[in-house]
Amino acid sequence: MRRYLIAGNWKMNTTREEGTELAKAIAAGSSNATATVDVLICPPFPYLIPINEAVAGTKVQVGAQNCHFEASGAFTGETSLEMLTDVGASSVILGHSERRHVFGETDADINQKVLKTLEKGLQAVLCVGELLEEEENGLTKTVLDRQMEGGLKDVSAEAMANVVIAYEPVWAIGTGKTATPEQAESAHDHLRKWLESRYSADVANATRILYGGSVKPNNAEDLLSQPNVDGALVGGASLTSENFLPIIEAGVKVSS
Ligand SMILES: O=C(CO)COP(=O)(O)O
Repeated sequence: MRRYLIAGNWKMNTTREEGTELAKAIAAGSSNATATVDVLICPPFPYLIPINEAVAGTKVQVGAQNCHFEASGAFTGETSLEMLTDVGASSVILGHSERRHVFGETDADINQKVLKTLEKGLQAVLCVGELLEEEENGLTKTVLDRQMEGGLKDVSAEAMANVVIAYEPVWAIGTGKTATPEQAESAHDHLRKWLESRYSADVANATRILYGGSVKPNNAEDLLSQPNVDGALVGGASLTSENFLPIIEAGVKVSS
């Protein structure tokens, strides 16, 4: 069975103090759960160092929300994978819908970042998902295929061991409108079949596919119990331990 991954994407939220307290509360509250499920928190760049220190000695992993694929140079405002490794990040969220739709990242941009992230030995959490209009026009699978093909171009079967896919329907992000467990399962099943045809049954079986989009304590168990849902990428509900810890616990429950 694939080990569940419960990941928190803090986006551009928290102060340093709030983030540090939140990380400590998550680490303390998940100390038993991390024997069964993986827990990852992705704070804003400036807080990676204090938050890595706050969870030191625990199994909680720390990741970044973006990166640049170049190692160094004249790229004002950007952060390289070398820098992220230096401050203890072990994962990077890539291709998040806000990066795609607010900052105009293309599949080709995302692919460069995925390739470099894997080359540097970090875990890439590749986000895919359709817009509301695309969903209403029956284009979900077409969009997912395009984003998977573009994002994973030239990624080898071996390198897939360090890739996690996150299905995040854009219409469900921050809207309180969650995909039904059946909708999520249908998209995840499609993604798994895509992985099988592009790579192999082994890669498809081993790759974790997370669901993201208004995951809350009251819907986490239903979503996580779908056969092809292997975890959650949580936005708003990852900003308090009161909400995030029960989602981690839901992962433990469905694992047993
Ligand atoms: O974008 C998300 C996680 O990356 C989901 O955000 P919400 O959980 O706030 O809908």
